[in-house]
Amino acid sequence: MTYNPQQIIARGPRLVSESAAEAIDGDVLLEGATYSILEEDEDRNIWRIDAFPTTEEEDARLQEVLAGFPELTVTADQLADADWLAMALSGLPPVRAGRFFVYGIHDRGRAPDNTVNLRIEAGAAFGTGHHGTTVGCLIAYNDLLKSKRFDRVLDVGAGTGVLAIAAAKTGTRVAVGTDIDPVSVRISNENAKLNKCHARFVYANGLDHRLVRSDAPYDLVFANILARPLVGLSMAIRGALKPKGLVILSGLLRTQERFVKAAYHSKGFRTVRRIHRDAWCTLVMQKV
Ligand SMILES: C[S@@+](CC[C@H](N)C(=O)[O-])C[C@H]1O[C@@H](n2cnc3c(N)ncnc32)[C@H](O)[C@@H]1O
Repeated sequence: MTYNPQQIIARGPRLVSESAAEAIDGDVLLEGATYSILEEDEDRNIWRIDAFPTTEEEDARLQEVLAGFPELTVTADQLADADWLAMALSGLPPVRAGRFFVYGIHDRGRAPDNTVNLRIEAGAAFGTGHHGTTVGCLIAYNDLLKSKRFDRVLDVGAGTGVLAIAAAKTGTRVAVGTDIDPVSVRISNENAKLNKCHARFVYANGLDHRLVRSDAPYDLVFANILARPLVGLSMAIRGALKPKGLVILSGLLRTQERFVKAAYHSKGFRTVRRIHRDAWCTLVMQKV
């Protein structure tokens, strides 16, 4: 039977959450399990464990271990498209990823002087910068910037627009983003204004928009969606890139890495880099 991946979330005080994390680490049945632990609310001493089981057995065992800590509130959500929105929590602490500092209204005025500061209001869109898939993209992009500049950048599945805005604030002349969610398109355009940058966002399925075609070919494409749509878009992404252009793919689970890589290799891409973050994988691939 196929396992439907879920995200298990456990919230509770710091000491209890840390003990639960230690129990996961020490459990022989959970050797391969991936989870993260972070402080969610400093004032209320709420910590949070996010676990991403990949099999029924791992799922059941994680639930069992967490049930041993009654002070934790444990919930589980299916990792489906609709849940991207649920992950876009507001009021979270700022995130630092390489040179980028992603922050919301709560931290206005607290952005450092030596970082590229991205003011992102998520509302109902995905992409506060807290999610492993977004952080993976920002880190990959940060490291590419050490030796390259990208004149034209496309962000497929822009969410809050965080990635195209990061590009527009680091020398990219043309930064375009698409999303199939009209609310995300509105929020991205608002975020571009908040950041006083020229990134533009349009409502489109994948790359299917006049503006995306007229601004092509691109030096770099970001696509942080799910594994299947990433595979479905591989030809269109290839067609939109300049020769030797790069694509940063995210939104796939580590268990889906081989499937996505195989699809891109068969379309004439080579893998440049892979980043693992929680259960997630980010791939940097080059058109050859
Ligand atoms: C995981 S979020 C990524 C948001 C942002 N780029 C980030 O890195 O934080 C995925 C976004 O892709 C959008 N999306 C899903 N399928 C899409 C498609 N076929 N074409 C365009 N956008 C899509 C969703 O609406 C969602 O906003």
